[in-house]
Amino acid sequence: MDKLLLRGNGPLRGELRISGAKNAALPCLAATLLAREPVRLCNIPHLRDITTTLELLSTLGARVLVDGQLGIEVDPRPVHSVVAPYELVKTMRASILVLGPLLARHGSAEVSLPGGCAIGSRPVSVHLSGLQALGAEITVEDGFVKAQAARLRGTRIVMEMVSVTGTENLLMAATLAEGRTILENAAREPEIVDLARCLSAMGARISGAGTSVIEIEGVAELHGAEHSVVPDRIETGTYLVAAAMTGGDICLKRTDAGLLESVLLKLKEAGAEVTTGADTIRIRMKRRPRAVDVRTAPFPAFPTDMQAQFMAMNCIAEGSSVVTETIFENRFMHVSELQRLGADINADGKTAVVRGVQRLRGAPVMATDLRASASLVLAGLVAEGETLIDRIYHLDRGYEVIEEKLSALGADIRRISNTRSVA
Ligand SMILES: CC(=O)N[C@H]1[C@@H](OP(=O)(O)OP(=O)(O)OC[C@H]2O[C@@H](n3ccc(=O)[nH]c3=O)[C@H](O)[C@@H]2O)O[C@H](CO)[C@@H](O)[C@@H]1O
Ligand SMILES: C=C(OP(=O)(O)O)C(=O)O
Repeated sequence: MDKLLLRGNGPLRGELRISGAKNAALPCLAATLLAREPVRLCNIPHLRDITTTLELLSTLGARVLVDGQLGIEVDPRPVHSVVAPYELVKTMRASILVLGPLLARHGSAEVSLPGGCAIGSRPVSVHLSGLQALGAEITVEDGFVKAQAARLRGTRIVMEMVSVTGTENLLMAATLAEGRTILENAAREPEIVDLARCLSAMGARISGAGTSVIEIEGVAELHGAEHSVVPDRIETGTYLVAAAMTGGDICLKRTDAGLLESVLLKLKEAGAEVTTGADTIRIRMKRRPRAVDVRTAPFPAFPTDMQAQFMAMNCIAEGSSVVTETIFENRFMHVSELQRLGADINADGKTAVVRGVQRLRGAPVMATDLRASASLVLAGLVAEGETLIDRIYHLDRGYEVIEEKLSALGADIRRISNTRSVA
């Protein structure tokens, strides 16, 4: 199992290209199952979750062609199976996203209940009740969601809670339903807008994506298309925090400041100078970060996927802060690991009080989920001495070549590969 070894060594400096968004690429890949022709996706990041999704699409029968560095063409015409098996689905939450497309396009689907980051119970009731409202018969048996419908029928659905992948699944399913579907209380994340753009390029008729009411006029079929996925706002935010924590000066390219306004506001509150261009963000930090309170909530509020990174920054900030996690009930697993590095954090329920310390000290720590892992990398960048992070397979789910990108900015970080599995 690979590990990361870091030594805190001062400010990050330089330029970096941001990858395409994992959480946009995954639904777009699932959406290819809806088409009658090949769909080409560009700006796809090299990540373990993407590889898993491509394996899943191949298992269903789709022909997957990886062209060049960042392009992937999926030909859904040879799809012959509607079963998404446990072995593939267990590692990745987003695999539930094939449910809506398979059902809408093939009339049935069997998808193992998904895994993913262990940050809470993460039910899929919003997905299932929405598909039922569209006319599907759904049962959950032997760990599989089994769904059937000759043709879905458009209807008005008020989602019981704001769910990102729930909105995406219903949006995809509704594109091929008969008549109009109105999704109310929809999630407004940029990745949903991106998915709607991809589906529209395939011939879907969608309005309102990015607002809480999305209208979809069902069509008989979707055709081939080409779509480039949005930049990864969470990767962007993670590198911005890295620069802020190390007192650095970096410029991120091929990103979009409009996707992470709440994060940029918090960085400015912490004392960073942030300058944005058409597809660039430059951050300069000339002081010790000021502690900032953070409260996670659905977009456009502060993202839960940036909570752990800001907690890491608050650990070395001037003053105290309160970090409140309102989305997931178990997303403070980084607290005990940050404490091993000398952080002063008191977590109780959904709130953590962080008192900034002058310095962290390196220690062996364990990654527990994707963004928790990122927070440990950030802490390792400023800790005195060596930080050794174990179980970084979580990190590989969501960050493309993180050690190469940070090294290019001057960080002392290297991957220690161990071919012997310690399971
Ligand atoms: C692949 C992907 O895009 N993952 C993102 C997506 O996850 P995901 O789509 O799984 O997250 P949701 O938006 O569905 O979850 C939000 C909250 O609603 C709850 N809930 C959700 C569905 C449901 O049927 N019942 C229910 O109770 C969840 O347990 C959670 O407490 O959005 C999260 C919230 O921004 C992000 O952290 C994840 O990175
Ligand atoms: C929680 C995340 O991923 P997933 O929903 O795929 O588990 C994430 O991207 O931070």
